[in-house]
Amino acid sequence: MASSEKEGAGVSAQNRGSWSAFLKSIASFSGDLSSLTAPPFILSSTSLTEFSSYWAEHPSIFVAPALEQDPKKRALLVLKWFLSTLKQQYASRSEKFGNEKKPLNPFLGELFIGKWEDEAGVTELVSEQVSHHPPVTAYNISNQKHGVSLQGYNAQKASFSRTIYVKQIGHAVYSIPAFGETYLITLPNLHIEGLIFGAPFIELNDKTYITSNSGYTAKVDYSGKGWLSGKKNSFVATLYPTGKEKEILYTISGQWTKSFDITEGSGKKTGLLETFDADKSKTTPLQVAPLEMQDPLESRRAWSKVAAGIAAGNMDLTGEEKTKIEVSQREMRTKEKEEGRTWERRYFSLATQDKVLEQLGPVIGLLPEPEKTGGIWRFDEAKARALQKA
Ligand SMILES: CC(C)CCC[C@@H](C)[C@H]1CC[C@H]2[C@@H]3CC=C4C[C@@H](O)CC[C@]4(C)[C@H]3CC[C@]12C
Repeated sequence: MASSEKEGAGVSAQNRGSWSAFLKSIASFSGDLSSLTAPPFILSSTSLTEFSSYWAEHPSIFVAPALEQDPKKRALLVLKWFLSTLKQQYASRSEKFGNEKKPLNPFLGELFIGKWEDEAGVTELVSEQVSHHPPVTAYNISNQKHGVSLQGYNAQKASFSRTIYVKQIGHAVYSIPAFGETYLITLPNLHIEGLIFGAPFIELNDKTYITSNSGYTAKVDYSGKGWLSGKKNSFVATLYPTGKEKEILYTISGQWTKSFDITEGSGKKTGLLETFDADKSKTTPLQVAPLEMQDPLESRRAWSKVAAGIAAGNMDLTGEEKTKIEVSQREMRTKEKEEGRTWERRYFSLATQDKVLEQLGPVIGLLPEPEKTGGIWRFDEAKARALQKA
């Protein structure tokens, strides 16, 4: 952490003024999160394109469904994997709470590429910023050995009342072609807690769903300071045959930051199958090429000077380097317009129709909102193959 702040210690005396000015500005803010101007000490040097990697930091849990023969248990393993990613996605940047920062707003075409190598084999990640207005990140994660892949895209819509509320727009699709299975996954809405203390962290809201063409649906109900347990980051998830919400096959409940119990049936603790400890489950580090080997569009390389500015607490340098990126992006857009073309996405293409969304979307009330994400983005195998040959 390149911050002079102690984790969770709140705002230091020298930053108190800028923080309260920031809080006041939130109260009257409307619009896009990327245009929110936050004080320097709350800026992160990590770009949102990197966040796609949170989906597979436990590669063995990610591929586990492919090794299960029973479709019902496969659906349970997909749910378990999804729940196991929450801690990485929403709390890993503020381990002791109160250390969430404002990520870098990716430029169009920005890439984040990496792989995990462990007992699950090789799991590969490509993440690409496919839209800048509105900001949309798309990703594909695949493990060839086990024949599992995940793809998706997401955007955020913010609203402000007392604190920052974030609605996630987009979805993810998990597939196991060997079983002909596709799982459609929705993304949780969230809000920021601890802002007035200068110690921001995320709490999840509402519900999300995972539904599959094998006939199972999971519902996850998030409740901060849980109404059952009184603890933060609580949830209750149930898995049932699609359309039969009352016929609960499995229940998972607990805290996504700590541990949760996987039980049979409606979860009266009788049929405890497993307790998953999110605190103790080890993650596999993502491998990313060294900066000098990276493509100029790769996130860490492209933002390296900005990151150095932030690390040094040098806001003039940070600003100058950010402006350089913005100016060159603007010039590219102007040139494209003049030449009557658009920026060619490297790994993703727009889909006009999408079978998965058409089939599974209605089951869980997921509407494609192409106007909010610049269209429906899908991983383009042909593009990826051509790149591999080149
Ligand atoms: C911390 C305060 C002061 C500034 C607000 C920063 C906002 C822009 C940050 C804080 C937490 C961030 C979210 C944290 C985790 C995820 C999950 C990931 O899969 C998609 C992006 C998403 C949804 C982030 C979007 C941007 C976000 C909402």
